[in-house]
Amino acid sequence: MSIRYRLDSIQTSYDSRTVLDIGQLTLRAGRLYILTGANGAGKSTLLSHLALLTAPTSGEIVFEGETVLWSNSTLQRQRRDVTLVHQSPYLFTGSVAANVAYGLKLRGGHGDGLKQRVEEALALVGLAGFGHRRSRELSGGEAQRVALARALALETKVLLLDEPLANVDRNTSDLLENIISALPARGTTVVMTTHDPEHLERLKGERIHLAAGRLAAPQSFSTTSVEEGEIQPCRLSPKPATSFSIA
Ligand SMILES: Nc1ncnc2c1ncn2[C@@H]1O[C@H](COP(=O)(O)OP(=O)(O)OP(=O)(O)O)[C@@H](O)[C@H]1O
Repeated sequence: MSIRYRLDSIQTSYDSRTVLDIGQLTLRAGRLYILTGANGAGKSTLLSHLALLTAPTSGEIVFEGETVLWSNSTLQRQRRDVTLVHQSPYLFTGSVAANVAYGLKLRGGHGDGLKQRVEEALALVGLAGFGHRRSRELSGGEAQRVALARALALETKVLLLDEPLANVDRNTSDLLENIISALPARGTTVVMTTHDPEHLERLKGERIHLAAGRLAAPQSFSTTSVEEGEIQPCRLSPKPATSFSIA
């Protein structure tokens, strides 16, 4: 599998306090990575770097074989391959369908093809028929699913999910877990954060654990060994992948 990211000697500081300090980390295509760590461990900071939204204070990120230079001319192109879904995603005023269509339109989507892609993405997250609903009238869990549909519709090479399962009920969580688990088989690199040990057990993924900004061996899974460099797979129970297509 090809390499999506290489992080080399990444340090990030705020007011001279170092909050992220990663020697080397490689993330590959078609893998699901589960990012864990206590509050303040640096997970969101790392996601923001991987989304190419913020630059580390020092160090190098190579994305798809190309060093990230943090200059507008190349960043815009590189960012098109990455989608970040925040824990409290922002939905625009208007319909659910307009929200899901937003990024697709920016990328030139239009007409029946666009409409079909929006409907398929909504169906994927269990919200078929929700297209006409007003985004402001959605529950928190529904809004989260719409944000995920918006991201899935883009079919980017990388999907970064900040606590995607935090505000949803068990049925929805099962549904979203199935979707997330199936993405790597399509070549997508998924990095998701969670604080919930149950998600860790159910999802088939490789764990990245941060402690005070550094890669560390997770405390609750003694079988997992995380080294600088390549992340070692931890023993998580496999889950049958759901096949789906939004192409
Ligand atoms: N813009 C900022 N200015 C100053 N400090 C910041 C800023 N953003 C993050 N930090 C600090 O960096 C550290 C890492 O924060 P980060 O949000 O990455 O942690 P996290 O692991 O995502 O935490 P949580 O699980 O609570 O979301 C924290 O100590 C935080 O206070």
